[in-house]
This record gives sequence, C-alpha cells and structure tokens, in this order.
Amino acid sequence: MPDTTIRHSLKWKLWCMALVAALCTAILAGTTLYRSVDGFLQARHNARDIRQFTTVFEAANLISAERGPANALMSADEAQRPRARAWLEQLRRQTDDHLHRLELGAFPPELLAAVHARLDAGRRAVDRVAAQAAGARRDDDIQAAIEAMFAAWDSYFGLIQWQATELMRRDQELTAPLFKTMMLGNLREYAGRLGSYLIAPLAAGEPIPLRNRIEGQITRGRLLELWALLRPSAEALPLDAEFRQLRQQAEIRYFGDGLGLVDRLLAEAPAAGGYSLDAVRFTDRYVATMQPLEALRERLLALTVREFEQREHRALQALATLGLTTLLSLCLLAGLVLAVQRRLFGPLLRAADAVVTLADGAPALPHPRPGEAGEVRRLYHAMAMVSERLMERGRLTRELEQLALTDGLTGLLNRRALDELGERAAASPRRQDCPHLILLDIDHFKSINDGHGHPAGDQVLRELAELMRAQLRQDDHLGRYGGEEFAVLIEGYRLSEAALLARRLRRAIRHHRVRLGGEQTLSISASIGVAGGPGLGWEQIVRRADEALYRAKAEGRDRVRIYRRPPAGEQPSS
Ligand SMILES: Nc1nc2c(ncn2[C@@H]2O[C@H](COP(=O)(O)OP(=O)(O)OP(=O)(O)O)[C@@H](O)[C@H]2O)c(=O)[nH]1
Repeated sequence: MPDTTIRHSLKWKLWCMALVAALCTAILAGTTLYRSVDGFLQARHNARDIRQFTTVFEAANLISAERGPANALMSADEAQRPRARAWLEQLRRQTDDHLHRLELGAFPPELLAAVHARLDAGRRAVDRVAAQAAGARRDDDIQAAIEAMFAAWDSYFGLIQWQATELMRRDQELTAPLFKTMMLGNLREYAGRLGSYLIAPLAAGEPIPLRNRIEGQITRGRLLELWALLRPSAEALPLDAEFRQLRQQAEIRYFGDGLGLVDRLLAEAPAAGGYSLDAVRFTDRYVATMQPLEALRERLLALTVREFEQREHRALQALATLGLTTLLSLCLLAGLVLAVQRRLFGPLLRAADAVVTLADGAPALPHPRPGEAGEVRRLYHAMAMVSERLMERGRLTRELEQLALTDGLTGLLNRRALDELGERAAASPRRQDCPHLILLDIDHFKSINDGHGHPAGDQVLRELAELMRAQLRQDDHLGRYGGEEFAVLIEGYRLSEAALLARRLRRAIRHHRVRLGGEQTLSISASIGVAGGPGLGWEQIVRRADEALYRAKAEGRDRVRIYRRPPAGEQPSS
C-alpha cells in the first residue's frame, strides 16, 4: 500500500519548502528592511534636527542684529531717536519670540537662564545710555553697552555650541553642515562687532581708542580667515548658483564697501570737523553692507535643510521599494506554490483516482483541462494507452477463459466447466441448488466413425448437442463430458423429474435422424445414467451416474437407468 500519510505527501513537502523559502526571504528582507527603516528614521531625525538648528541660529542672528539699532539709538540725536527706538523694539520682539520658542525645547535651563540674564543686562545697558541726552552720553558707557550685547551673543553662542555638539554626537553626518552654518553665523557676528568698535568713538566724536583698534584688527583677521574658507573652490561648499552669486555680492558689498567704510573711518583723524559720518549714518550704511552675509547664511541653511529633506525622501523611497519588492516576492512564492498545487497535484490526484478505477476494470480517464501543462497531457495520454492495452488484455483473458471451459467441436461446456459447476452446486447449502447429473453415451459410436467416417461422427456429435439443448431449460447445464459422452447438470429437480427429463432426451435422440450426404440418414440411440440428490458430493454423483450408465449399456443400451439409494444392507439399484 502506498504511504499516503500527510508527512509523505508531496503537497505537504512543497508547502514546507515554500515556508522555508518564505522564511529565508523574510529574514533577508527583514535585515535589509531593518537597515532601511533605520536609515529612514536617521534621515528624518537629521532633517528635523537641521530645521531646529536653523531656528536656533535665527535667534543668534537676531541678537546680533539687535546691536545695529541699539548702536544707532545710543548715538542718535533727538530727531533720530524715534526711528532707531522703533527699529530696536521690533528686533527685540523678534528675538524674544525666538527665545521663547527655544524654551519649549530641550535645552539646559542654566544655559537659557544665562542667555536671558546676559541679554537683559545688555539691553538695560543700551537703554540706560539711550535714556541720556545726546550730549551727556559718555563713550565709555556706549562701549560698555556694546560689549554687554557682545556678551549676550557669546552666551547665546554657548547654547548653539551645546546643541551642535549634541547633534554631532548623535550623527557625525551632521558635523560638516553644522560647522558651515556656525562659520557663516560667526562671519555675520564678527562683521557686526567690527562696526560696533567704531560706534562709541563716532558717537562721541573722539579718536578711536587703541583697544578698539586692536580688537577691531583681531576681529577683521578672523573675518578674513572665515571668508577665505568660503572661497568658491572650497569643496565643502554647495555648487548652488544662488549661493555662489550671494558670495560674490558679499565680496563686493561687505568686503568691498563695508570694510572700505570701516577703513576710511579708521584712517580719519577726528580733527576739528570730526568724522565724515556720524554713528547713526555709519550704522545705517554699514548694516546694509552686511545684508549679503545674512542672505548667504540663510541660503546655506536652506540648502542644508533641503539636502537632508531629500535624503529623508530618498530613504523613504528606498524603504517603500524594498517593502514592495519583499511583498511581491512573497506573493510570487505563494502564487507559485498555489499554481504548482493546482496545475500539478490536482491532475496527479485525478490521475491517481483514474488509475484506481482502471485497476477495478472500469476506466474513467481524466480529460485534460484548458491550460493544463504538456507534461500532464502526456501523463493522461500514457494512461489512455495503458487503459486500452488493459482492456485488450481483459478481452483476450475472457476469451481464453471461455475457451478453457468450452468444447471446441460442439460449443458446449467441457468436462472441467461442468465439474466446477457441479462442485459448486453440490457444496451449496440451499436445497433448491441440489444437483442431479444425467450422463449420456451414444451407443456404438465407433461403428458410426468406422462406417461413415470421422467427419460423420463429428456431425452426429454436433447435431446431438443441438437436439439436447432444445430439450433443456435455460438454467440447465449441458456439456460434452468425454468423446461421445454428454452430461446434463440440473438443479432444483427431484430425482424422478431428472429421470423424466432423461427419458425425454433418450426418446428425442431415438427419433432423430442424422442426414449424412444425399438421402442417407442415420438413426442413433444413447444410454443414460441418472444420479443425484441432497447430501451427495459431486464426485459421488458422477460415480453413481456413471454406474447407472454402465448398467444401461450392460442391459442392452438405448435405455435410462437411475441410481437409487439402496435400503440399508442391500445393493443399490438402477
Ligand atoms: N468422430 C469422432 N469420434 C470420436 C470423437 N471422440 C471419440 N470418438 C470415437 O468414439 C469411439 C468410442 O468408441 P467406444 O468407446 O468403443 O464406444 P462405442 O463404440 O460407442 O460402444 P458403446 O459405448 O459400448 O456402445 C471411438 O472410436 C473414438 O475414436 C470425436 O470427437 N469425433
């Protein structure tokens, strides 16, 4: 018996293999997906951090920018004061707005508190000077207020450094953009400071103190250093056309006009007529030349933010592509397994069913369905051939079996067939199956052969077979039991009825005329022995019928003798 347990089923093995393949795919894809998700989250964090850093830096820029109107206010006359005050108030509001937003973020409170303290101190110093009448302001107070505002920026720069360090520690990829941004922020701050060193002397009409000149030179040196780092060929700088254009504008406006203005005032001795520009006008003109520096920093930050947003977008695309590819691979695998199951196992199982019906001798071959594979069609074709051969073989076997049980001359059952039927009937427990045997032998048959030839003898045998068949019921079995010996096996008769049938047969034979060639006819007779009855074995019946037949022959032929069971102690009689 074939092992059909599920463990040995090909379908089960296929599903197992598919499961293993799906697991391998999932593990492989999972590892890559994990990296991809990690990359995407990192890119998203970086984009968010850079945007946040932009906000932080804007506040620094505003603190720096506050110094312009503060300087103007501290050196303004009565007429200039309202405009400078309005300008300063507007910038202070913007700065406070930004700082307020920062407080909501995760900055160390002590750093924020220090920024507020320094900024308040700087603003108070500015306001104290601004509150004095134009003529009463001392350049030392102005210088002190300016330096207090420098300290506010320095304090805020500490906050920027803290955040930059935090971000760089989280991802080193942020190092370059953060440094570039800080560099540009410093550039704007140093430019502002350089101008501020001139404000107090300009406001007071005093010569520029040596300390201011030295600080100014140091600041100028830093400015030029930073600017050199931002030369157009610097690889770390963006190739963006607008950025390059802004750099060019800064080169002309600030490093040309702005520094030129500072140099001119440094060169001017505060003679009797004073400086060629007062502090307010200087501030107006100088602040305007710093504009491209601010634009440059904003552009760099915008480009950096854009680049990180693009990275985030690309990481998301890669993640989506990988996810979809994985899903598609798993779907394809499942589809493949289902297709194999439908296209291969379905037909195989139908073929198996057909083979079983074929073995039972009732072939019901499966028909190929549309779209079924060529291999399956070949299998069905081979099965059709096997079925055809089996049918042919069955037919031949049946023919052989028939031949083995049939007498070739008369077409009647042969002795073997009759014996089989007789044994079966004798063995049957049903009373109505109880068999009787009429054994019939043609008298002097040898003389027919001798006198008329062997073919005439054959003709007699054939005609006698037909004659007897005509006398019998459908259920009676007629056979040729030997050379010129016939046998009738009957069931459901009593012995007397069997004897009657035997006598009828004898009479029919006696009255029959065999026509040989021409007018010549031949009459024949037969001797008959009858035996049978309940409780007898087939061999016994045959032996008894034979005995009765022998007696019929012995007593003169052409007669019927019946084997009767003798009373106890007596010889059997016929
Ligand atoms: N034509 C022909 N003769 C056969 C066939 N089978 C047996 N015989 C002959 O049947 C004859 C039987 O002869 P015997 O056994 O002497 O019997 P009988 O001549 O009928 O004599 P009794 O039976 O005593 O009346 C033999 O000559 C066999 O050759 C057959 O198929 N065809």
